[in-house]
Amino acid sequence: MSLLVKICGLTTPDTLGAALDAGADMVGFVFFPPSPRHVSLTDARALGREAKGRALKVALTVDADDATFENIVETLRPDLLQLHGRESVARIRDLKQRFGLPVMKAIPVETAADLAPLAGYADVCDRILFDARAPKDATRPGGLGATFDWHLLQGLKLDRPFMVSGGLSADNVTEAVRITRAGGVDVSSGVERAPGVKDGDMIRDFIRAARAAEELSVQ
Ligand SMILES: O=C(O)c1ccccc1N[C@@H]1O[C@H](COP(=O)(O)O)[C@@H](O)[C@H]1O
Repeated sequence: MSLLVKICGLTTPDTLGAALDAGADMVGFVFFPPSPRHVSLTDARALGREAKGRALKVALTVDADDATFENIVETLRPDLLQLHGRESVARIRDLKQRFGLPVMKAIPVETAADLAPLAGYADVCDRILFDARAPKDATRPGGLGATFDWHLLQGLKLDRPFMVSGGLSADNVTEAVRITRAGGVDVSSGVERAPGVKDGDMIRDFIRAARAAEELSVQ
């Protein structure tokens, strides 16, 4: 089966180019000011033009309001909204109606109990992203390079495509796909030299490793 590979938190033309040339299926742009990967609307417009038609453009937001979404949709023209906050099922239904875009909801995972809200989200979302739950005092709910226990997803029955993120790197992506059988993988910190500083070689290594794990995906 094919495996979707998403490189998230891209902020420069060079590293976006590295991800596109290496065959990323999705490229993610973070619209969350406390993040070291936050992009301005001006930069997002330029990066979005570069990515158009080569990979799906993903807009990552955290509990954003309607005005923020309107600006993002107008400038980036995203193919997918990644909701990484505490957005409710009702809020997601409203956003889908308002903007007509597919939605991927991030579900923070630490224990099996974190999977309880899944059914409600799966009903309304086009895709689910399982990410490591951030510590309570974290400055952001993701992009921290922390993994979770992938065995929690073993044998999961979900009638929606899902991806896995959280502390992935070229070294552990095969194991993550082998255990979870996810249909996609998403990385940010694992292809960076420092928080927010992407590295072209690490991006290429990650995509190569993910492609080699493709046959382990069952989605
Ligand atoms: O990247 C960020 O700064 C970020 C900020 C707020 C919410 C999510 C964020 N990143 C996403 O978190 C996961 C895991 O990232 P990592 O590989 O562990 O660094 C991924 O989807 C990032 O795009």
